[in-house]
Amino acid sequence: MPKSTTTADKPSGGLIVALDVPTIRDAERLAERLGDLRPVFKIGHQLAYTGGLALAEKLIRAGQEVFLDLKLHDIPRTVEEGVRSLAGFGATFLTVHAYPQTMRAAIAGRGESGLKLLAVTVLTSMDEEDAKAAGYAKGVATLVDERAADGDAAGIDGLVCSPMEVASLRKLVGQRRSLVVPGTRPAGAAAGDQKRVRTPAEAMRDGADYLVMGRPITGAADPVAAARAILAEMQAERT
Ligand SMILES: O=C(O)c1cc(=O)[nH]c(=O)n1[C@@H]1O[C@H](COP(=O)(O)O)[C@@H](O)[C@H]1O
Repeated sequence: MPKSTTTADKPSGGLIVALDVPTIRDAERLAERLGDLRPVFKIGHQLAYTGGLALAEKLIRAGQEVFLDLKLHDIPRTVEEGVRSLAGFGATFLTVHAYPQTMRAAIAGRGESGLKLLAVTVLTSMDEEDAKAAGYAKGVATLVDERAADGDAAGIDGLVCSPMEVASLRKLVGQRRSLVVPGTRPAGAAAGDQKRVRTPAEAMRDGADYLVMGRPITGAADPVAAARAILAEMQAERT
């Protein structure tokens, strides 16, 4: 039987820093500066194809937690074998898209390893119009709810959603699944291409476990101070 998260082994939550920067050297510098704050470091498409997996191994060897954000979606065999190839890598998290077939294949591929699988419901860069343009007649909120229910039924460890949907997904999955939330912005920060945006405090208040933050930290004049401010905002809602 493939391993499935129980409430007892649900990760504790915290800040995930997206290392979306142009070079490995830039990412290493950021990780060195932010390492003492013990965030999870997320390596996505920008770095993964230019040496990011080697950096991920290095960070893991140094005792840091790593999230491989590869957002897998393919035919089941390809997903299953892809996840199997990564199962022993030592990363904490890996993303797949929240399609039932894809999630089931990823869970089979992860086997008995401790790799936690996160399913991306609807990208935080999409609003109602974008969803319609992509062929989804249902509203975004319905689509997120349905994909989350599919993920829960499949036994996925966590769901990636926007801060707008945290409250409704927390009701849906209770404490069984981690809720991992990109698309938050501190008051006054630029949204960039994020469309379903709220503040870190609002997401935490609604029940987020992890916040994923890139540009407001990586693009700040002082990334350590920016990360500390986000952590303080998160902490204030937890106590
Ligand atoms: O899977 C993700 O992490 C993800 C899902 C999603 O729906 N939206 C989203 O922004 N992300 C990631 O979260 C990070 C957000 O970065 P910033 O917008 O710079 O804070 C990026 O690395 C995205 O790839």
